[in-house]
Amino acid sequence: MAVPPRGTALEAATSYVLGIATGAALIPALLDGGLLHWTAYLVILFFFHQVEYLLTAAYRPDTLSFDNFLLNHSTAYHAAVLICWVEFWCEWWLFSSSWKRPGAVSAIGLAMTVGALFTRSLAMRTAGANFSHLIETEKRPKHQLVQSGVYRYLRHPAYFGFFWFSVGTQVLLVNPVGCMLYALASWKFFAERIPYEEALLHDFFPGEYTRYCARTVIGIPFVQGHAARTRVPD
Ligand SMILES: C[S@@+](CC[C@H](N)C(=O)[O-])C[C@H]1O[C@@H](n2cnc3c(N)ncnc32)[C@H](O)[C@@H]1O
Repeated sequence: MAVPPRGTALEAATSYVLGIATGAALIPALLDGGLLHWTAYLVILFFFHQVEYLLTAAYRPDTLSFDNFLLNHSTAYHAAVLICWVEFWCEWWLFSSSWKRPGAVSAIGLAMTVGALFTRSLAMRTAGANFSHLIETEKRPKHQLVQSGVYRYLRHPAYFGFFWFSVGTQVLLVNPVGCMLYALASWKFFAERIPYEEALLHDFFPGEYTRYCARTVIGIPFVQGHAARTRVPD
C-alpha cells in the first residue's frame, strides 16, 4: 500500500481510518475476554496521539510534521510503553481472576486519563498559535503571553495534562510498577523542562511573566518553576 506523504491531511485521515478499523475489529474480542481496561487504554491512547496531530494542524500548520503525533519523541517513551505492556500481560496471565480485573481502580484511571486529555486539549486550543511542541528559543513577533481560560489557573496546563494522563494510563491498566515508573519518568522530564521553558518566557515577557507566575500554579507535585530574572515592577 502506498504511504501518504508525511505531514499532510491525507496522512492524518489514513491513520484515522486504519486506527478505527483495527480498533473496531479488535474491540469485541477484547471485551469478551474481560479486557475492558485494556480496550479503553488502546482507544484513549489512539485519541491522545490523534488530538496532538490535529490540534497542531489546526493552530500551527507551519510546524506540522509526523513528529506532531508524538509517537517518536524519545527512546525512553518507547521503552516505558513496552515495559507497561509486558507488565500488563504478565500480571493478566497470573492474576486475571483477582486484583487485575477492571474495577474501581481502572475506573479512577479512566477518569484521570479523560480529564487529563481534556485539559491538555483545552490548553492547546486556548494557546492556539502560541503553542508549539518544541520549546521556542527565540520570541516570534506574534508570540503573546496566554493568561486566559485554563491558563488563568494553571501555568502549564498542557504539561499538567500530559503528566496526569501518563500516570492515569497505568492506573487504568492496574499496573503498579508502571504507575511508579511513569510518575518518576514524567516527573523528571517536566522538572527539567519547565524551569528551562520558564527562563525563556521570563526573557520574552519581562515582568509580565513574573506577575503571571505569582498568581498561577504548576499542578505537578514538587516541580518548581524558574525564579524570575527581572524585578516585578511596583
Ligand atoms: C509544548 S508548549 C507548552 C505550553 C505550556 N507550558 C503548557 O504546558 O501549556 C511549549 C511552548 O509554549 C510556549 N508557552 C508556554 N507557556 C505559554 C504562555 N502562557 N503563553 C504563551 N506561550 C507559552 C513556550 O514559549 C513554548 O515555546
